[in-house]
Amino acid sequence: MHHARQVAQTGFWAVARRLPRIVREAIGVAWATNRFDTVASLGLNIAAGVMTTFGLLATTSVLTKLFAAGPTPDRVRAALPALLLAAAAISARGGLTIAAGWAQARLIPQINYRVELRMFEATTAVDLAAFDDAGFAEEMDRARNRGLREAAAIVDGTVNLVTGVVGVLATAAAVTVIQPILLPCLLLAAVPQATTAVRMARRQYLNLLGRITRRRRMWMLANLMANRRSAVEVRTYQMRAYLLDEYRRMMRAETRADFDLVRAQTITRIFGASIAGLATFAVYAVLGSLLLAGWVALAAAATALLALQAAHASLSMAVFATNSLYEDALYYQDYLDFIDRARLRTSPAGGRSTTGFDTIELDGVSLSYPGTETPAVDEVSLSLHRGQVVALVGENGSGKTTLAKLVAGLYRPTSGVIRWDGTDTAELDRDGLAAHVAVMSQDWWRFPFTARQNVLIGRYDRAPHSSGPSVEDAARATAAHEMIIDLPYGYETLLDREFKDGQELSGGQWQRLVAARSIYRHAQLLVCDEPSAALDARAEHAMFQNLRRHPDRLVILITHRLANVRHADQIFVMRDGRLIQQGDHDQLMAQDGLYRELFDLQAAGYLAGPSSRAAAGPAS
Ligand SMILES: Nc1ncnc2c1ncn2[C@@H]1O[C@H](COP(=O)(O)OP(=O)(O)OP(=O)(O)O)[C@@H](O)[C@H]1O
Repeated sequence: MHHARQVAQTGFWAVARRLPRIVREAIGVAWATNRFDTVASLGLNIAAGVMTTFGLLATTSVLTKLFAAGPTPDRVRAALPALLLAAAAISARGGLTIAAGWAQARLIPQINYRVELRMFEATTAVDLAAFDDAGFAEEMDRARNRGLREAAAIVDGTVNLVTGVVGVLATAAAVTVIQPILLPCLLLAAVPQATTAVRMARRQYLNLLGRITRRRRMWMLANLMANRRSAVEVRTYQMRAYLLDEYRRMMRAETRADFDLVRAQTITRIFGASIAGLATFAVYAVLGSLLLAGWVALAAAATALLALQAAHASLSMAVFATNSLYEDALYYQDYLDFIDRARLRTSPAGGRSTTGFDTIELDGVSLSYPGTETPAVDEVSLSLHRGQVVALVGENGSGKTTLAKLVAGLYRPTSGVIRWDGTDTAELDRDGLAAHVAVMSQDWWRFPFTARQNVLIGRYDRAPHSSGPSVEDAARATAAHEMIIDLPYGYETLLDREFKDGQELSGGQWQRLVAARSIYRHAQLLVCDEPSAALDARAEHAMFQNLRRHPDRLVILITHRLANVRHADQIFVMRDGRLIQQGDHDQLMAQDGLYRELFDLQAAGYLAGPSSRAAAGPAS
């Protein structure tokens, strides 16, 4: 609301003072997008304005000749050259306006394209940690939903403003030649319109800002109610009435806010329109008095009326453009602010290049998520070596995933250092480091691509003969190959039922495919976060066969199925973000600690024979 208060305090003159900056910004955007179309949009409109002045002056000349004394044929003949001149000026103006409109219409899609690209260049480069920050997400929504379109809107508004102002100036020039006293009247008529427009824009902006949280909630609810992925749970938990009631409640509040806005704007509009009407009436009264006093000839007065009408149209255009420019610039500022904020949340490119690692060392590494008091990872120090398979174990929420993400470079530690062969990873080139890392994430995304693309995107830019498994070999390694060739179009099957001929995979089938992708990536560090959570016993066996020791690779395994970590070189046990035990399976089983407790609990489940089942009673 800090931003909103600032907007509320912006008066008419502050808006006017802001205009040059907005116009400069808009021309900058247009210029950077396409110079030719920018010059054409503005230049042709200015030329059209000059033609308006010529046309009006030629019209005065025509009327003067027609209203002169003498026989009508003579008067018409005398008026003919001026008439031809007026016709030529009006035709030229028409042609120039059409050409300017063409250039302006060409500019818009080019600007949209450029701005959207800039937005998604920013959202894809920003550090993962930014997405944990609620403020960032809200700014991103605002920039995406509205700000994104406003670059084109401010360019459009600027061209319209220039066109309107040039039109007013052109008619003002003609009016000055006819009768200078009419000029201040013309300007006076403009003030009420401008004030109304600015007030309305400011109100609307304030109103929207106050509603943004509710709107986000509605958008989220709307998504839950009309989404294939949530459809199952909405039905099984009979959430329909709950969601609809919540939506109705939000809608009622939204509608009330809409009504308030519309009422306030209508009052402003009535007030503004009345004053504008009075001002126009005053201008006509002045013109009539001048005519009666004999200060203006009838021909000049007639042209002045035409000029006033033309000026009114141009003025409306300029005021409307000012209105939308002021409003659009506010939203566009959201977009610019977001781009700036995203830049601040993006680690700089560059840094030392890396060919990978032999040893990764963590030295007192901690990480606190934004807005949380307790660190998710707390002062962890450990060493990892290429060629090893290590495991992170611990209860839910103990910090395993966070620690793995830190090692993978997805998060930067809040304190402490992570070193690759002695070099602080903060000094290494971000993309260079990421190239050596593959993460089989716990919350993977179902990319709506074909099966082949889903594996290939693991390293889509891999050179044809470089080392690493083929797509098929990677799929075989994770028990995904057979499943893929059974699909209707094999590897070319599109994996999204929302598209024609798309197919749906089961959770376990997806997990095999995701695993194939990270194997295909062929990286030195492979992080597997619950890689077998959705797998059947055979697929799980195949998967762990494949995650065995390999001299070129460090595997970090996170799993709650402790049978799978028995053969790990090192097992790190975490609790509340801290590393509480480490060693291999035998060493940890020899200690009386959390690992042995968790392992024994699971083992008991498998080893339970008929006698223990009987002892547990009929419910088991
Ligand atoms: N993006 C986030 N923003 C804020 N807090 C988070 C975020 N991700 C995790 N946390 C918190 O950090 C702590 C550690 O979470 P983490 O996911 O690392 O645990 P985990 O050991 O992998 O758990 P699990 O076994 O359930 O996967 C938890 O208290 C969790 O609530």
